Amino acid sequence: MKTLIARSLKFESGVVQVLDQYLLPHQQVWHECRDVATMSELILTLKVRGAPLIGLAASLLIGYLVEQGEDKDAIARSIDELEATRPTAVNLMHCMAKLREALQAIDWQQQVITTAEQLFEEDTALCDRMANIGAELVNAGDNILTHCNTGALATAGVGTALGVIYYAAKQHGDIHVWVDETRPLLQGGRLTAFELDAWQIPYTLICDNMAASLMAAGKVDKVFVGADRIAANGDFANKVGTYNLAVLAHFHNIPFYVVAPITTLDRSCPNGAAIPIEQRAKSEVTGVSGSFGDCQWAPNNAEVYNPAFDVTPASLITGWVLDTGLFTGDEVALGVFSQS
Ligand SMILES: CSC[C@H]1O[C@H](OP(=O)(O)O)[C@H](O)[C@@H]1O
Repeated sequence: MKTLIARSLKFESGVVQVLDQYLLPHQQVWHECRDVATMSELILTLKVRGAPLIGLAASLLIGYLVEQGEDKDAIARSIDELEATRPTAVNLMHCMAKLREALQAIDWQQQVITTAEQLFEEDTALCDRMANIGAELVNAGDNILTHCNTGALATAGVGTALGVIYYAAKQHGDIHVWVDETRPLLQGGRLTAFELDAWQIPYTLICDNMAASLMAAGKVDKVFVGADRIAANGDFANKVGTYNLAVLAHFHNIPFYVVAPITTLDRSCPNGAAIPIEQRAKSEVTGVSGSFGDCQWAPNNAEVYNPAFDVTPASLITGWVLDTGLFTGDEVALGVFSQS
């Protein structure tokens, strides 16, 4: 496979390497990955995370295993195992489906490797197109609220929603960003803050429960978020807390945009109720562990509800920014996402 370099994922020196996003922002540690078990652990523990990036990391590993001489049946099993790691982000399923198609070719080894490379390079272009389309929606001086992390760390390019913010800031210069810390794993407070620092874009970090009062005070002009899966009717799943923001934005008449590549659209999923929502460990809510400390604040016997995502209905969305264009509620209601 060719050398492929992105902010948190690369194929270099003949091996897949991932930046450990669980240790950011205070430690930048790269891990080499040579097998399915290691990649599965990296994805399950969100060392590798972000809907597009999960699919790309898994794809590069499959390409690596083909180069290492694994046989066709072993590759098929590896694809199945990686696809089963996290159920909500459909980009992973999209990438694995493309690799399964390549596996049917006579020259399947070369086709799988080429497909893995193309998926990676395609994502860079998808991000660029989303960022350009979305930046047109931003005005000079806007205060934009965003949730979780949707930047270069989560893609092979500049990101989805955060890519829009990056391009808008380059165009207008005076954009300010309200960054939801995004409980429980703090992707906003750790990763989006890290990326905005690197891009020198002014931001203010807030707890998730502060968005409502900011909107009531007229301090939020627009909301841009990413997506893990968009259903055919325009409902979408994204990091838990996104639905909160959509309801609040609707109440306060604030434009609410979802930004995602076409690889996040699942035409086979009729609506948000059909999107599988990943349930995660109790320990993520009862305390913290790892690079940002080790402490448990909740009682040992606390019952915990920890869905990694929630679903926002299409009725609350102002516009869908895909790499293929900006789509309105009327277009989505007419089934634009159902057509191939
Ligand atoms: C462009 S990343 C899309 C999406 O993925 C994130 O989830 P996670 O951090 O659990 O991988 C978050 O929902 C982002 O909006």
